[in-house]
Amino acid sequence: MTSELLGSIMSRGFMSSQSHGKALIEMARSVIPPLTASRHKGQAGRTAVMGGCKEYTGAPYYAAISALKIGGDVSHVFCAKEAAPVIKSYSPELIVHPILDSSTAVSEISQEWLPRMHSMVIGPGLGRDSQLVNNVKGVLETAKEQELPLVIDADGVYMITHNPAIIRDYKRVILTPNVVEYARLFEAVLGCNPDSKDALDGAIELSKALGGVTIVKKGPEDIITDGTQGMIPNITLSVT
Ligand SMILES: NC(=O)C1=CN([C@@H]2O[C@H](COP(=O)(O)OP(=O)(O)OC[C@H]3O[C@@H](n4cnc5c(N)ncnc54)[C@H](O)[C@@H]3O)[C@@H](O)[C@H]2O)[C@@H](O)CC1
Ligand SMILES: Nc1ncnc2c1ncn2[C@@H]1O[C@H](COP(=O)(O)OP(=O)(O)OP(=O)(O)O)[C@@H](O)[C@H]1O
Repeated sequence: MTSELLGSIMSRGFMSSQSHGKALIEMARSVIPPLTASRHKGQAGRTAVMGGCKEYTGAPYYAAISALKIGGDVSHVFCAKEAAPVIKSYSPELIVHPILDSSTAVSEISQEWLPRMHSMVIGPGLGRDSQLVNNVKGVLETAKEQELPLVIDADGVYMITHNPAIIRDYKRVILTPNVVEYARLFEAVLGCNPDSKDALDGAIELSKALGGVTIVKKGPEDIITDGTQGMIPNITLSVT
C-alpha cells in the first residue's frame, strides 16, 4: 500500500467518524486497486514484516499473509535464521529472509530491500533479544528516511515504549497496542496510568505527546487517533 493510499484511508476514516462499520469497509475497499491487464505483480503493494524469532513464528506469518489476503501483491518476512524454515513451511506465497539476527542485517535490508517496499510492519513475534531489536531499530531509521508507512505492533510497541524518540514526530507510523501494551506505552510517555473513563481523550493526548503518530488502541472498543481527532469505529454492523 502506498503512503498516498494510507493517507487516504486515514483522512477518510476520520471524516466518517460518525458513520458505522459499513462505511469503513467501503472506504477500505475503495483504496484497493482494481485488477486489470495493464498491471503487474507488485503494483498493488509490497510489504515487509520485521519479526519472527526462535519462539514466535505464527505472528509474523499472520501479519504477512494478511497483507496478501487484503489485496497486497508481495509479502516479505525478515526474521531470525531459526524462524525462517518454519515460516516458509506455512506458505509458499511468502518471501522469507533469514537475516534479521545477522551482523549485516541493517545494511543488507536497508540497501537491498527497503527501496523496493511500500510499507513495513514491525514487531509481530520479534521477541526481545537485544541483537534483533537493535537491528530493527537500524532498519527503522532507514525506513523513516525513505518515508515508508509503518505499522508497529506487539514487541515493536514494547521497543517503542523503551525508546519513544525513535518514532516521535514521524507521521507515517501506526501503533497498534493491545490493552497491556497501551498502558505500558502511556506510562512511559505521559508518566501516569491511562484513565479508563476518558479513554478517547487519553489516546489523543498520547498521540499528541508522540508528535501526532496514529494510534489504534485495541480492546473491547478500538480507538483510532492521530492526535487531532479520535474515533471509536463500530465495525460490528459491517459483518453482515
Ligand atoms: N504464534 C505466535 O507467533 C505468537 C506470537 N506472539 C508474540 O509474542 C510476543 C509477546 O507477546 P505477549 O502478548 O506475550 O506480550 P507480553 O509479554 O507483553 O505480555 C502481555 C500480557 O498481557 C496479557 N494481556 C493481553 N491483553 C490483555 C487484556 N486486555 N487484559 C489483561 N491482560 C492482557 C497477555 O495475556 C500477556 O500475558 C509478541 O511479539 C507477539 O507478536 C503472541 O502474540 C502469541 C502468538
Ligand atoms: N475485550 C474484548 N472484547 C471484544 N473484542 C476485543 C476485546 N479485546 C480485544 N478485542 C478485539 O480483538 C482485537 C485484537 O485485540 P487484542 O487485545 O487481542 O490484541 P493483541 O493481543 O495485540 O492481539 P493480536 O496480536 O492477535 O492482534 C481488537 O482489535 C478487538 O477488535
